[in-house]
Amino acid sequence: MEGFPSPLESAKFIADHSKDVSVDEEGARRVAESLFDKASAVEFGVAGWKSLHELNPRAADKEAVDWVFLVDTLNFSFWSEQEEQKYLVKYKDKIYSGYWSLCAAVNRALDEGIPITSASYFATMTLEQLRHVFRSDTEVPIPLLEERHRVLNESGIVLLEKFGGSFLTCVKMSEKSAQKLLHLILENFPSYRDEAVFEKKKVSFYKRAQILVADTWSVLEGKGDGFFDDISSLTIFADYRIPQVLVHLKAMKYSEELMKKLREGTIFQSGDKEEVEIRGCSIWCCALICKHLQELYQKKGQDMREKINAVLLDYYLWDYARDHREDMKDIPFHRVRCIYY
Ligand SMILES: Nc1nc2c(c(CN[C@H]3C=C[C@H](O)[C@@H]3O)cn2[C@@H]2O[C@H](COP(=O)(O)O)[C@@H](O)[C@H]2O)c(=O)[nH]1
Repeated sequence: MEGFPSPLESAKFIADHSKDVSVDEEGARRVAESLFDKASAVEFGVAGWKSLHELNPRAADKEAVDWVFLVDTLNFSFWSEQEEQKYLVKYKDKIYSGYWSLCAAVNRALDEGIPITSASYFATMTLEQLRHVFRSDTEVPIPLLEERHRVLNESGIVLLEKFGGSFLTCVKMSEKSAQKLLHLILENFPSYRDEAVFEKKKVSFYKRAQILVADTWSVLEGKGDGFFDDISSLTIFADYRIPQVLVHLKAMKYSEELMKKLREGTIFQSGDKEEVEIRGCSIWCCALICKHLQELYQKKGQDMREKINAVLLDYYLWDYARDHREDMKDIPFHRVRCIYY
């Protein structure tokens, strides 16, 4: 199998050659300083994945891992063309949007007795059955339903043929290495190969593959099969929210030309130069924030290597973006319709 470029090396290469996006080293340092007191809080740690998010599984078992695999296989493209016309899902008297609408629809299906997280079900699930599971509580359907159907059938068949029907088997084969699990995912599940060509070089982001490893670590609470001795080797997950919050926090900057295109709502294609620069610089910017955070703790004589990593920084920034939607409304997010993020 041809090699898989490292997302961190790709990010450094992109940041070094980027024209319309720049990482602000001073800004990154300031963000690290602003996070310093928060980083040692309990909810910043892996336990926050469950305690802060009611839709995430409470258990740490095979079914919970299968929930994570299903959700991360479909964890892409929730943005809507018009902000006021959105796909929404009502679950237990609460309305959910974006990524959470996906989780709400999955939990609604499970409550209805549909075994949506079981590979033997979603390997042969029909488009009509999927349309029912992801039915909207507004006039706006879930984006990319056909693509979701294709990647679900494809992933279900692989799970059945190669991993006895459960992603937990794949996790066990990784022998507690996040990088090994990442490569098992990339080798076996084509829809996770989130790559591009930039300045004639193959680069990678692997957003869904890396968040699948991270969410597996989180749902298993970093213990047992969920313990990875190299979890800190993962990067943040280059979606369309992290770049927005990094620009809002002044750790990253867009050129006037790019800002104009984003404000006009330009829809970019997967692999466009602007998209690659936004995603690559986001990963590199967060690597710098992590580095600065570690240095701040070292100065205080605290070893936080097990406590601060790109995964926890990512979760924090993503939740921050969710909670500060109004403050960030002047920073447009980049629009690409794809199955990668
Ligand atoms: N970088 C990063 N991107 C993430 C996530 C999540 C949710 N996961 C965690 C959240 C809570 C639990 O801790 C889960 O682990 C979704 N996304 C992406 O965001 C986009 C959807 O955004 P909006 O339209 O606003 O809902 C879409 O590209 C989706 O793929 C994350 O954590 N990090």
